[in-house]
Amino acid sequence: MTARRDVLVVGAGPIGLVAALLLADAGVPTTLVEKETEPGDLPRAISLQDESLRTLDQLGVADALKAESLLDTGSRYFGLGDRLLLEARPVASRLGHPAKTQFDQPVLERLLWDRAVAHDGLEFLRGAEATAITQDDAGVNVTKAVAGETRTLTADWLIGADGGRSLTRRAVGIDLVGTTQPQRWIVVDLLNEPRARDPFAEFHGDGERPYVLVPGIKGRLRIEFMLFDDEDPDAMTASERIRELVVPRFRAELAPGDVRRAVVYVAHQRVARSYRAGRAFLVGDAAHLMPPFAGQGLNAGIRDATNLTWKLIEAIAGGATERLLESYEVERRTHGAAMVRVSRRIGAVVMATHPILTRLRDTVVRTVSLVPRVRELLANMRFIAPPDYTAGVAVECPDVTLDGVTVGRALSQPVVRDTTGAERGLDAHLGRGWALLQIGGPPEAAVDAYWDAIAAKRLCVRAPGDEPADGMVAETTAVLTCGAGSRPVFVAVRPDRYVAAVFDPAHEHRVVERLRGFVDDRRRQTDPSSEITYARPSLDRNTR
Ligand SMILES: O=C(O)CCc1cccc(O)c1
Repeated sequence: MTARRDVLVVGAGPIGLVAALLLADAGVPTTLVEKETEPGDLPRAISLQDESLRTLDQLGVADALKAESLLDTGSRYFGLGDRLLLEARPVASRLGHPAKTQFDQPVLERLLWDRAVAHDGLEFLRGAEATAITQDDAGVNVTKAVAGETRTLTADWLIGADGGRSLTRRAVGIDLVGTTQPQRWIVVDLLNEPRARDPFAEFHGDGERPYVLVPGIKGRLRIEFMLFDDEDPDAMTASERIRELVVPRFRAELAPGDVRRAVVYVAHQRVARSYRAGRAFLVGDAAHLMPPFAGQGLNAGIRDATNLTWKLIEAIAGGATERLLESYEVERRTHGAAMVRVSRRIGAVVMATHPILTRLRDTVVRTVSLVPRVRELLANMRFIAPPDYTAGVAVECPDVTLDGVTVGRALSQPVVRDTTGAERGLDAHLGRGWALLQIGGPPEAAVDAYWDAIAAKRLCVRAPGDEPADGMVAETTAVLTCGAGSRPVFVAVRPDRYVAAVFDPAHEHRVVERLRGFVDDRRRQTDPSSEITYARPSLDRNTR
């Protein structure tokens, strides 16, 4: 007998693991198919943003990861003569986690993998290679091979988290559009770094051989060097050559065990023409490939998984309209493509070697930095813009505003005090699904039946100094409440912690009607009182 699961995830790299765990935690019968039998041990990605840590916190792995990471890092850009051109200091984040963290990918993969293995609600098929993928109106079929024996699994939905060479992407006929950089780089990951380094990624465009340094904790240090056209990759990764590159310029000694990996790569700057074909969705590197210079690749993938999974959970619960499913591409492809562009531009600035270009670059950066607004934008890395989902699942009410909250943007995560006096991040009070916050005004018996039907968690957020009663929390510093007046304002928060709407009672009907175009409460079949957004008896493991 063949059992049917709701979602099949192909690929248990970090993005596939995040997607599968988010689904399984919500009670969705999910199968994760991975050809390897152990988690990845290569330190590929190295930068994590606050928003990614927010998702990882929801999965219960953020604290353990933070203990192995260099938190709150900045970036320094150096020009000719190794003179500092620009310093982006660590910035304060609104999301309750450090804005930028240097982490170790194998540590993250191990944490997620172990959680996936232990998860009762997740069927994690290791050592199973997906070899064929088809779909029709009724569902998706993934053929997997284990030790030469093939079997076809069926599901309602498919998530292709199978990397840059994605079988899913090819099988469903989606192109990857863009180019590959002509420059090759060598990435050298070192251990046992003896020097304490400042918590900054350093970009050196010295007009000779551009290089990048990214420190970690526990003696980890990444150094990347650009290769010249006539340099042979094998010769450049030979241990003697690595030693010449590193010693004595970057450290006095290099023992064989100090080099964790040294490989040559070329960066792609490509985006899938579409993020969805029918019942199949692409996430992570299957959907976008970008140079590493903005530290965005893995973060874009975690955003994809966080964005897509709640929409699939709605689909499985029966409430998702076609527009909701389409909004995945509307929201994520736009931002993914923007991250590819900004990564390419930073790369072009760092990789310049022509004497005229490098001099011009340094002059332009110094000159524009004299303009306070530009300096502020550069120093806070605001050229790496966070997502804005106003073109997706968002309803704007121009007459209703709240200083600390913006529709289409991630909700801030202030520290709040609950009735017991405990102080925690707001996310701990929001649950897994939708939330309806009331900011300001007397507690209202809000409002439309819609919110209960979509199982929105209601919470009143009060100003610092207020005593929270049941169903309330009080901020420790005014963030969400800083513009609040005596009249109530409501904030509809999506399951991915993005703000869907800010409204007052007069606009509620309009907001509900518009949101119903994405999530139709009348078709939703979940238990609104349940913390689990979707729950159906899990599949009998023996029938698979
Ligand atoms: O965290 C950062 O800003 C640095 C990311 C980076 C840049 C260049 C190469 C690389 O491997 C990582």
